[in-house]
Amino acid sequence: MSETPVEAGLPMPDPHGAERVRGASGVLALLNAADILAAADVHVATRVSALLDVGDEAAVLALALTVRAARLGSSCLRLETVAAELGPELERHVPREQWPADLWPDGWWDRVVASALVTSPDAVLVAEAPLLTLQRYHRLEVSLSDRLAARAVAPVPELDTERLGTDLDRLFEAETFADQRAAAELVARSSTSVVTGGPGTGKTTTIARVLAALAGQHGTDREGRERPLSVALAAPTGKAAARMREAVAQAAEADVFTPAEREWLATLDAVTLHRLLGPRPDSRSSFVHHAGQKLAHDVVVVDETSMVSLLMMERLVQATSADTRLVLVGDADQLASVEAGAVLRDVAEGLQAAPHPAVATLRTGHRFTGAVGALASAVVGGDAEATLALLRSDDPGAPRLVDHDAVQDVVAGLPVQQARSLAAAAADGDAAAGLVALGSHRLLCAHRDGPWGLRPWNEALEREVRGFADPSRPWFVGRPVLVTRNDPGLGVHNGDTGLTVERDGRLVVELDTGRSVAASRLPAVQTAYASTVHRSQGSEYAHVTVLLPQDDSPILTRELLYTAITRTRGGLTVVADEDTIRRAVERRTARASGIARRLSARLGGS
Ligand SMILES: Nc1ncnc2c1ncn2[C@@H]1O[C@H](COP(=O)(O)OP(=O)(O)OP(=O)(O)O)[C@@H](O)[C@H]1O
Repeated sequence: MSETPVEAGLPMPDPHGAERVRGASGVLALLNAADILAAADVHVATRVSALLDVGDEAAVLALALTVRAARLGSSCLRLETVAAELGPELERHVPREQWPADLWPDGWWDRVVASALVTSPDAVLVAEAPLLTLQRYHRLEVSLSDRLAARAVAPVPELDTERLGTDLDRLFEAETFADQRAAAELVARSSTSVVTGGPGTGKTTTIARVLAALAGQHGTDREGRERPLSVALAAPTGKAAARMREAVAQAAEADVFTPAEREWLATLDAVTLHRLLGPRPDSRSSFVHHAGQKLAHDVVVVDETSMVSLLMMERLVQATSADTRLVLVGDADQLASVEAGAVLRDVAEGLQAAPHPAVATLRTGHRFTGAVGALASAVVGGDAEATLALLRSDDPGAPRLVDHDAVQDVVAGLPVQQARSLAAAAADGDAAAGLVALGSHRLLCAHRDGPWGLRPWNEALEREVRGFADPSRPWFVGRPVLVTRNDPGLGVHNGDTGLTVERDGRLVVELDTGRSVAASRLPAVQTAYASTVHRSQGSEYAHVTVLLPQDDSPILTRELLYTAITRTRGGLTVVADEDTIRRAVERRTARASGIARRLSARLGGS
């Protein structure tokens, strides 16, 4: 599954790029000026079109828009709805009278299909009416759907169903948890299953208990030798893996387990998906484990699957053998991976076409009592007025909605206190206290740039403790950082956070994973007083402050708001006006991918 030479030369677009392209002309320049096409979309489309000698501007535009769609998380583009979707956005920047007459040209689809973008041996687009898909995503989607479809109808690993029933009765005694018991049974009886549910609905509890039940089936191999169940627990980021490990250890303390089960559960570790698959120094997209060298576990459980990209999901399923149970756990209502593919939601939807769909949804929250849980339900249910009523509550400790005018007061409270605590802990060299302070609060923004993006707030808080903010000299004692790229060599992962301290005259980052790394060796980090909601996935904080932008933005969606508010373990402040909240609750993330359709078709659905 290698890339074509043209594809290999494609840069991966920066999801947040919003600059002008010098030298762009025609429709591309117009859409770039309106911030619909980012610089990277234009560059990729013009470069590839030049390489493939494509002269038709309509085809180049379709490619630029498909690259844009990928940047925004869709693996494909529906050409026929482009005019309706982008027209209103364009009109806000450029009056309709100034649009070229053939902006969305007649016969657009046919012109794209006839172009070398689709017909060349080096084609970068696949056209399957009505969708245009980048070749690299198309290959991944086909492979993933085929493999999942095969798994969905494959015989299930052997099971002593009588014993399973007895064990599950013991492990899920109370009637209140009947949905969890049903989910556990589905996991045990399927070779691929999906368990989704919001925060605190008992996903980890269910997984720990079903693993104990499966372990009970596994005492010895055919020759009578002792062979305990081999389980891999994995998550897309280091942070999420660490949380998974802790959550399973905590779930193992329940008194429903026998001492032997508890002891066995305590031995389970969780790793990143990258680590599970085995990174290779020469490649970011191929791994030690693949179709020819499968993982050797009896069960592979992936947590936070909503954050898994299409590429990683395909690589995982490829490396999972037919007699390994694969369990995908996550919250399908959350934001999907920044990279292409709303994989969890799509896989769950596609698997519904299987003869025995192994998709369980847990709906009862057991952790959030009261306001945050109710708020999360109102947002997921698309009920803007209920969301606003809950945010306007005067109850002490309830989530608070604060108008944009009062943002400075909000930032002067918890965020400034936290920045000072971090500085004080770092000055004392007390990494443990610093990491506690780091988990106490997080400022979450929808965007990276712009007045409501994370940059100005990170700089404001930096000034608060440092006296000035200097992007050219970003390191200082007390700087909280978020790692933005995996570096297996250093043992750091995308999503790890840490605090900068001084040790023997050198700046060192004490990470929440327990590692210490010299600041100079960590190139891919950002200051982490504030982070984007996307980056906060898989993490939780004692209090969360959410800053939503004043201007409307397509990024403000129900999934973004839901993900932001469910990052808190207790306190929540949302800075936004009521219209922003309404629009966010009503706007769903529109992500196009062919996985659900393709998987469903393979399974004989419509
Ligand atoms: N069957 C159960 N019996 C007793 N307590 C339970 C049960 N299910 C859930 N809980 C309690 O509810 C809380 C949330 O459960 P759990 O951590 O399993 O949820 P989760 O869906 O994995 O949450 P998150 O997505 O935030 O990780 C825990 O404190 C857990 O002990």
